[in-house]
Amino acid sequence: MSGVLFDRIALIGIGLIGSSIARDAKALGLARNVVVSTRSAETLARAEELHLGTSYVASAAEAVDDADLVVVSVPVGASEAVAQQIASHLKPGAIVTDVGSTKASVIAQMAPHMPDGVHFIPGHPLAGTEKSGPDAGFEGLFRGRWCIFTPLPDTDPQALGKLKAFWTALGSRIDEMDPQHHDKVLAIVSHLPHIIAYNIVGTADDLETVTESEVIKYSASGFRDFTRLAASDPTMWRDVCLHNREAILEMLARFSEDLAYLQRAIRWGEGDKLFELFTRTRAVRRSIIEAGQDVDVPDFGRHALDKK
Ligand SMILES: NC(=O)C1=CN([C@@H]2O[C@H](COP(=O)(O)OP(=O)(O)OC[C@H]3O[C@@H](n4cnc5c(N)ncnc54)[C@H](O)[C@@H]3O)[C@@H](O)[C@H]2O)C=CC1
Ligand SMILES: O=C(O)C(=O)Cc1ccc(O)cc1
Repeated sequence: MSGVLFDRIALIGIGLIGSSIARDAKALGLARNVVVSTRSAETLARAEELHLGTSYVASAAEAVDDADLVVVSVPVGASEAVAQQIASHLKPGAIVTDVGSTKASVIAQMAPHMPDGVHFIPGHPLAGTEKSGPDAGFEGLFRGRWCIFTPLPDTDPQALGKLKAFWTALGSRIDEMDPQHHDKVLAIVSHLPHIIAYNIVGTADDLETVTESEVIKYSASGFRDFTRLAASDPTMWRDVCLHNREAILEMLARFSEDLAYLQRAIRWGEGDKLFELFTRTRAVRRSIIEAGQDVDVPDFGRHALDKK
């Protein structure tokens, strides 16, 4: 038990991320009341069946009434619609945060709607899986994982401290950066890997010479890892691509150049170039492990994922 940090938390969106926050908040006793709201009546009913909150309302506006902390966990493209719905119902002094995978666009969509006296602090937990919906969440998802905040220049330090205390209670490691930098870093470490996965699985699926059953039958673990990422939520990833367009295109351009270098080395039999690159990339993996960052999804979620 970490103790009560907020009297009333409103969770807008109760999919993988929202429901994981709900499960942790309940297990750790971080709030007296957890109000759940989401767009579809079916998902809201499921959240209630799972006892994720203390009350359930269809309207986001009603959910944020009297809330001390509002966590928006919807696909990034829905951020402005949610901000518009909740804006005039937020209580003065409330903290509004989000968990979106892109930050500059979420800020552009939400900040203009936030009333004076409300603390809007964008955030992004670097934790998740390829699953979505309220059943996919689990307790401990954020443990040992980074949560990056991209506060606006005039952010109240006390409100930021309170939000950090919340994520620290969920077990996260906290970092801060500006939104543009966040979007560039995430483009290479998260967005491109997903795009590459969607692409390679799409290519394999299109191959006429390899039947679908062979793709399934002979899929080696490398390909299987790609299929996990490529099974991620289509709405969420469509929105990420559309809302981090510039940074993704910049990283894709560099990626394509480097791929052309690799392609050329293979064509001309330049084994030394291949060997040099593969040696360098192997060192990257070692550094990640040495830094204690090898807790990729399966470390805490594998058994949970395997069950689903
Ligand atoms: N899935 C992942 O691994 C991670 C996702 N994120 C970010 O978290 C956010 C939520 O993602 P997930 O929980 O994975 O998605 P999800 O698909 O599991 O859940 C999304 C929730 O948002 C609701 N929703 C959609 N449009 C809405 C609207 N207009 N108004 C109210 N509710 C709406 C849905 O009903 C659902 O409850 C996204 O912005 C995503 O980029 C961040 C870290 C990891
Ligand atoms: O499933 C995976 O491997 C992920 O990378 C999960 C993930 C998806 C999106 C994010 O913004 C952060 C984490």
